[in-house]
Amino acid sequence: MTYNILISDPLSEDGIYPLRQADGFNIVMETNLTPEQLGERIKDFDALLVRSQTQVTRDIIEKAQHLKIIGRAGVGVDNIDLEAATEHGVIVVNAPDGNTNSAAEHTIAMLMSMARKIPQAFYALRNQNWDRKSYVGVELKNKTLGVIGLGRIGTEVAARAKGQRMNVIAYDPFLTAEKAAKMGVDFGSVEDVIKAADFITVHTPLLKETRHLINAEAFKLMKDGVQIINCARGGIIDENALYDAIKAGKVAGAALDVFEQEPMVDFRLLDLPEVVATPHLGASTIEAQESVAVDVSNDVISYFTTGTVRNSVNLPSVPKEVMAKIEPYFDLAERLGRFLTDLSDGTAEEVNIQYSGELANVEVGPLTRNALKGLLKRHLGDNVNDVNALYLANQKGITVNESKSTTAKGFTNLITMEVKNANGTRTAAGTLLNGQGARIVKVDNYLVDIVPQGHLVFIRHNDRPGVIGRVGTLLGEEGVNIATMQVFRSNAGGDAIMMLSIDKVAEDSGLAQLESLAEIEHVTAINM
Ligand SMILES: NC(=O)C1=CN([C@@H]2O[C@H](COP(=O)(O)OP(=O)(O)OC[C@H]3O[C@@H](n4cnc5c(N)ncnc54)[C@H](O)[C@@H]3O)[C@@H](O)[C@H]2O)C=CC1
Ligand SMILES: O=C(O)CCC(=O)C(=O)O
Repeated sequence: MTYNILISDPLSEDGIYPLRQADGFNIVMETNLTPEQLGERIKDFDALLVRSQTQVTRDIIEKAQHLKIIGRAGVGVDNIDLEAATEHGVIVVNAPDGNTNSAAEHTIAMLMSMARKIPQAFYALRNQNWDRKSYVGVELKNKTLGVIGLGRIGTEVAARAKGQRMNVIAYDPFLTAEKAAKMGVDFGSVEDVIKAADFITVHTPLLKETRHLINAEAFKLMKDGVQIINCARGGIIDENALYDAIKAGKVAGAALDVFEQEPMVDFRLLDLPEVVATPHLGASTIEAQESVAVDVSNDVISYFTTGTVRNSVNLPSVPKEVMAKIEPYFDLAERLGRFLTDLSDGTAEEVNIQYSGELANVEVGPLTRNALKGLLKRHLGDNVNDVNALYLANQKGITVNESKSTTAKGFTNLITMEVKNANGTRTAAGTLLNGQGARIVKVDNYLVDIVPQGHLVFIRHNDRPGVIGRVGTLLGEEGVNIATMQVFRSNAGGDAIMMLSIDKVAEDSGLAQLESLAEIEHVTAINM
């Protein structure tokens, strides 16, 4: 099997080396595609690798017929429609760590360039203008840097600013007094930060809550002569409000690497002598580009070879050691889902999954998604996968509940899945038997021992002499060979179930004939 990978933004050749070396990948690099061209090209590809330039819109995702994974060689995924990707079962991965250092260094470079007016002075000098009066700067030492967003990059910037003997005050929703003390920074609300700072730098993602976080109102609260940096995302600072604040003399400097529209179309801000700018170069170093491209390449390889990834943006990430514990159960969970789809007659309305034993102590979200994938696959085919299984279940109005119990009724681990619909509730529980693979050990109230594979026939009947023989004869007449047969009963002469595994898919006519037998209440074919 060969997977087709489209790289639509310039990615480091050294970074994609792992992908070029791996077997089974056909790599095509085509940059500067228009949206229309990308919409056409994407139809042939299993994976798309981008930086920040390619806009992976809903339209592009809907046109992609084979797309399984989008790799963003960088942090911000605001150029990818995550909702559309999730709906279409496309996993999105990014490279969150690879460019942290470069982005932090660029921020410090911008801070210093702005404070000392280096680009402006260079520009004058280049025009053969030896001007030493217009470019008097300010020192950083003993000034306060306000950091909004103390994640990976914000934290690195804060540490470097302390190296410049600056005081740092920060706001981040996850910042605690303990963490702040450990880093040697003060902390407060956004308002506290912007009121106290001589320099302000933002390092948040662009979200609904952070869009125009720095707006006209915020500028009013700032110190006169404040200087401001944005090396995160255009739009966190309201560019019109920034323009007005500079013109009014409130803001003495702005250093911008990112813009509300990229590539930039409105150059008004750059006419102001207080502004220094770069065209989104925060991550543009040889090291960062290699590192982010290696990270996404490895995730793409891992996805197509093992089905797992490290840095998914639209799936909760699961630590490696947890993944090692739950991965062996993926197949069992999916088989339970498949088993119950056939067993339960009607559309599922509620699914309850209980994880017992050792599984009670780990993150089980991926198992639930596999179980739902199994449940939905019969009707949705390959349109369902572990990325969109929960989304599709919710979209179809199925309530999904997870629960855990540390006791597993004699098993090391047990997954019990219950599917409720208008016709009632069906239950199946499964485990992994040491060295013997998956087993279904309970169906409704019956303790069973079923290998969930191949073609099964589930028969609900009355415990009467001769039933087993009649079932065997009838199926034999239909040319159906019974591989295994197990019978379980609640009590002698009472309700009973029979589970057959047969060598081929049972014809409907054969099953209908079984149902015509007086002792048989119901027959269900289950194809695993
Ligand atoms: N200019 C460039 O080339 C680059 C830009 N970036 C951008 O830098 C930004 C930060 O990246 P990382 O530090 O890696 O991300 P991160 O996820 O480690 O940190 C973001 C932080 O922002 C915080 N945050 C979220 N909402 C907030 C709010 N309303 N107020 C204050 N803090 C808030 C989060 O709690 C988190 O700690 C991202 O937007 C990323 O896309 C990243 C790399 C290069
Ligand atoms: O790909 C790039 O150069 C942009 C990096 C960036 O903005 C990010 O990683 O969020």
